[in-house]
Amino acid sequence: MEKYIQVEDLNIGYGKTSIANKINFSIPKGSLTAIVGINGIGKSTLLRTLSGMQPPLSGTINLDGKQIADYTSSSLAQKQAMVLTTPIATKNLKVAELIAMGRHPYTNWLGTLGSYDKEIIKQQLHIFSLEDLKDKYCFELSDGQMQRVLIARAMAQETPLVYLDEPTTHLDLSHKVHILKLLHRFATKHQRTIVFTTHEVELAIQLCDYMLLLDGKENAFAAPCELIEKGSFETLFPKDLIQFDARTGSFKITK
Ligand SMILES: Nc1ncnc2c1ncn2[C@@H]1O[C@H](COP(=O)(O)OP(=O)(O)OP(=O)(O)O)[C@@H](O)[C@H]1O
Repeated sequence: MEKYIQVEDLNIGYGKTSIANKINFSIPKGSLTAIVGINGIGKSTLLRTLSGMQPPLSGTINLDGKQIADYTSSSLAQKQAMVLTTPIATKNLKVAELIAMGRHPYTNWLGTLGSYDKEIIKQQLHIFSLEDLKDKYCFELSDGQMQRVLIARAMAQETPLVYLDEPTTHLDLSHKVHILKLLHRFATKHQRTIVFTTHEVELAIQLCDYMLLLDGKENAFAAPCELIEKGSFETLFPKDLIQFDARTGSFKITK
């Protein structure tokens, strides 16, 4: 297994305050990984730390054989794309224009799109079922449509690594499944390494290659079936409220 991202004894937080520590995992190239855990446990903080947006309190993050801190911001931009939950300031662009921004690392200073860039944009519009919306302004879109556009822009960037913070929050169940299946396809077919945070634990169990269960204690990391065998999901939520059924891989309300 080629280790693409290797995290050792990572401690994340703000200033002197540690949010989560003892985080250890290795992710191979071309895999889909979900980071799950209860509200406020540190999923977004971890994603921001992994991407180099904020420094770790201690520990190491190695990306493709090099410490993340040793990358320049421009070499990191060619290596990774990031989709955040924060609203973007560019909603007065049309859908196709926003997706075209994903090609900016490859265009000249005028942002002139070449035929390959245009082909990639067309492909993303098709893959994310956005063809009918391509000439709409982003401010005219629903939250779920906007979420798909932002993921399409990240994919248009064609970076080997993509981080997404809660990419399915605003989507209905069918679109959630559709997006996660697409992400899985990008990982397996195009060898993209994709890491995302989510509250969709049951969908992640079915669709991801690996999961990191941030729980403030063990922070278990493995393939979903391995985590089920180890009983790791049983302690993810308070047992008096929700219990995990290992047979079906789903959660049941405690009655
Ligand atoms: N900029 C910040 N400065 C200080 N503390 C912060 C900052 N951002 C987040 N925190 C704190 O860090 C902790 C983890 O927040 P984070 O957003 O990483 O959690 P999360 O697991 O992504 O939560 P959710 O599921 O609710 O999105 C929380 O206690 C939060 O209050």
